[in-house]
Amino acid sequence: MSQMTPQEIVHELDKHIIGQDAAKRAVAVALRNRWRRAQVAEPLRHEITPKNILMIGPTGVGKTEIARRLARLADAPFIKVEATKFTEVGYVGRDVDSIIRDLMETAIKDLREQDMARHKMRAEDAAEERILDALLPPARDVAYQLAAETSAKPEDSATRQKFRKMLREGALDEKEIEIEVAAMQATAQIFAPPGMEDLTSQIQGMFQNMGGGRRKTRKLKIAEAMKLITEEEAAQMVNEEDIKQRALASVEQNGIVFLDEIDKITSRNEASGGEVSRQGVQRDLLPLVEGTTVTTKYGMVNTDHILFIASGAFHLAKPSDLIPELQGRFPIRVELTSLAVGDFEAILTATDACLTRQYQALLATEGMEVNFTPDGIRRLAEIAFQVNETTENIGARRLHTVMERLLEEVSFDAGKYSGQHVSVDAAFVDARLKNLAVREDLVRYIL
Ligand SMILES: Nc1ncnc2c1ncn2[C@@H]1O[C@H](COP(=O)(O)OP(=O)(O)OP(=O)(O)O)[C@@H](O)[C@H]1O
Repeated sequence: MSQMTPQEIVHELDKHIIGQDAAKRAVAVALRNRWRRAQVAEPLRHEITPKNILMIGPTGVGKTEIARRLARLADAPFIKVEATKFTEVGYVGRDVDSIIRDLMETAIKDLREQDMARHKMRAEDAAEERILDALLPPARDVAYQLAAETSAKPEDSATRQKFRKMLREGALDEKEIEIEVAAMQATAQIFAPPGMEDLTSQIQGMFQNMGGGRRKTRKLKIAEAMKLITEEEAAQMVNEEDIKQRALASVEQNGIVFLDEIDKITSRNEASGGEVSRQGVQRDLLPLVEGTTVTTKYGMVNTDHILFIASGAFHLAKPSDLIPELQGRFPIRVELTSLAVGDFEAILTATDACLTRQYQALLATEGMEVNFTPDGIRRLAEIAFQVNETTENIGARRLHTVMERLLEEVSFDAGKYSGQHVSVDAAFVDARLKNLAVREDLVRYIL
């Protein structure tokens, strides 16, 4: 569990998200409260439930990003769900418990990846041996076979050592070998009747188990085989039962569910017709947020301490249009502001993985040096802002489309610019975007 103080958490979030201080503070406190709760003795600890957060703000201003970064900081299982998905016709009756099941899947996947990464070196060694066995079948490698008969761990024969060296140097990468690998598992897609998703996951699990253990000989390039077998070996080294237990604990104690578009399931904009009632969805969500037990294929998950962060623009509806029980479960309200030109400038240049740095790194791989001058950044930010104002305000997402358009030509002809220096200043930006930005008809399609 993260032991970071709220100040430290905000400091970390500042590296990725510009502004939105209130939201950062709220999530930082929520995270710290988990640690605080863990220090409280039972039985009081049991009574302390998370204070869920409602983020209010227009699209593309950092709501999801804050929640996602927080989860990453805390190494917490995270899932983003659109609340409206449960009102769609195709989802009639789809139970909201699937949120927790999906969260569990994410936790399992993350832990498995972490464990496999930990075993990577050992797995690579094992893969190397298997490939060497395929190249030099022990039966034919007389020296190896003799050694194997006399000692527990046979010494390498000279040939085997030579091949190992070549393998490590990549000299054999392109050579093809035939090697036995686990047969691909066909994943059966089963469509369950409403409310029966749990059964589906059990049936799917059964199919997967039935397919387990089957092997198949495949012809592969050594480089590919090495990758595949390393993964296979690493997968065998992880302890699935241990992962399951850790994932259950992690979801229950650290899980974060981000419920987007919560404003769209208020009854204020209730539509009639085939849709599932919005209030109905709120009622379905309530037990999850209040604390219930959900059956997953890995075991029962108690949702008492999962942190819920709901978000919405609340242009038409207000938080008070939510059913009272749900309002009470989201006591912390924070507003996120829309982004101004200055924010766009900072988003373009001041975060750890800001867009300008990304493009610089990408184009540097082609031997091109790109630099962005302050007046160039300013123009870009102004144009993005202006386009948001004249068409649809999609927040910082606009920077992606504008930036892509700006560098489209340079990106395409990168080979031509190799070894050159490209300076993106105001004139460069104007030359490529100015005319576009004033033509409203074009803007809608291009920027
Ligand atoms: N304040 C910000 N600082 C840095 N980057 C931002 C900021 N706001 C948005 N972005 C970037 O814009 C993109 C969209 O942001 P995000 O997903 O957080 O939107 P959102 O507010 O959750 O909107 P929606 O409710 O539509 O999902 C992300 O790539 C994010 O990195």
